[in-house]
Amino acid sequence: MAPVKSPPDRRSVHLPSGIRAQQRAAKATSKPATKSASTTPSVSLRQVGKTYPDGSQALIDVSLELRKGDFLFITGPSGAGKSTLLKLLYGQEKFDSGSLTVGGFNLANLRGNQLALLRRRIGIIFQDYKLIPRRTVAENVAFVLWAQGYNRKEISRRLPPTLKMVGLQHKADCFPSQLSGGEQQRVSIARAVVGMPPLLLADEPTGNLDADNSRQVIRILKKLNSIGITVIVTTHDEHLVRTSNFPVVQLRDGRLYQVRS
Ligand SMILES: Nc1ncnc2c1ncn2[C@@H]1O[C@H](COP(=O)(O)OP(=O)(O)OP(=O)(O)O)[C@@H](O)[C@H]1O
Repeated sequence: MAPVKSPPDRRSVHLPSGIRAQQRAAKATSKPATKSASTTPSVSLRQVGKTYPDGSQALIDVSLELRKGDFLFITGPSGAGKSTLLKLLYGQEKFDSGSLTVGGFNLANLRGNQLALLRRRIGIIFQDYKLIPRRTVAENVAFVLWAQGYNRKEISRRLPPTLKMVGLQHKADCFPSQLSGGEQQRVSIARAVVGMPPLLLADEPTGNLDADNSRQVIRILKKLNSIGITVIVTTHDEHLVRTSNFPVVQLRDGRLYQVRS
């Protein structure tokens, strides 16, 4: 992929053309944008409980509802249950009590093809990026599309605008070890959204980043949210939460409390 002449503009976020098309269609057909763009619950937890086999009670009676297009911060101290909550949403862990639906999928006993289908509709970002070290930036992002059965032409079409969206088109042929932490996290965002998932889960996405890179990551997440992607972000970073006006809930000892609606 050809390098660009100028460095990416840190203040603007470019959107892939597929996402822009979705955005145009949404504008043409929908009412004025509100925080809750739809009345259909995107994520619904009712009195969910989770205890690990060793007896750790990670979640107790957690109820939460998000609609399509919502943005939610989940804060809370270490061990409060934040990662466990996200793991339940993408079916990595099972819950013991209550009910849980994500994008119309009932997570109770979801497995096999149904679980795979659900996961195709969720983008996930981790604190430690989880990039494949021996693959380039472009290959790391393309891997998702390849695994979903897209052909080479479609992968080539989707890749450049997605890398541009995170300001990394000039790093397409670099390996993760050649990138800064902030750049690696932006690769992982590109990987999470290249398949256009309606739901994006970010588990401490700024946990390893300095203030500048953290703001940049949050700016990209907000931009993705502004085009209708439901976004859930767990974070320890109180400053990041204070400087935004999105809803905030807090987990403490497995229980969920509303902080700001
Ligand atoms: N696989 C596991 N087996 C047993 N207990 C676990 C497991 N994963 C998490 N726990 C326990 O569940 C509780 C919640 O953990 P979780 O990782 O969800 O917290 P967290 O809020 O994400 O913490 P951190 O901010 O440190 O990542 C903790 O008491 C933890 O020890």
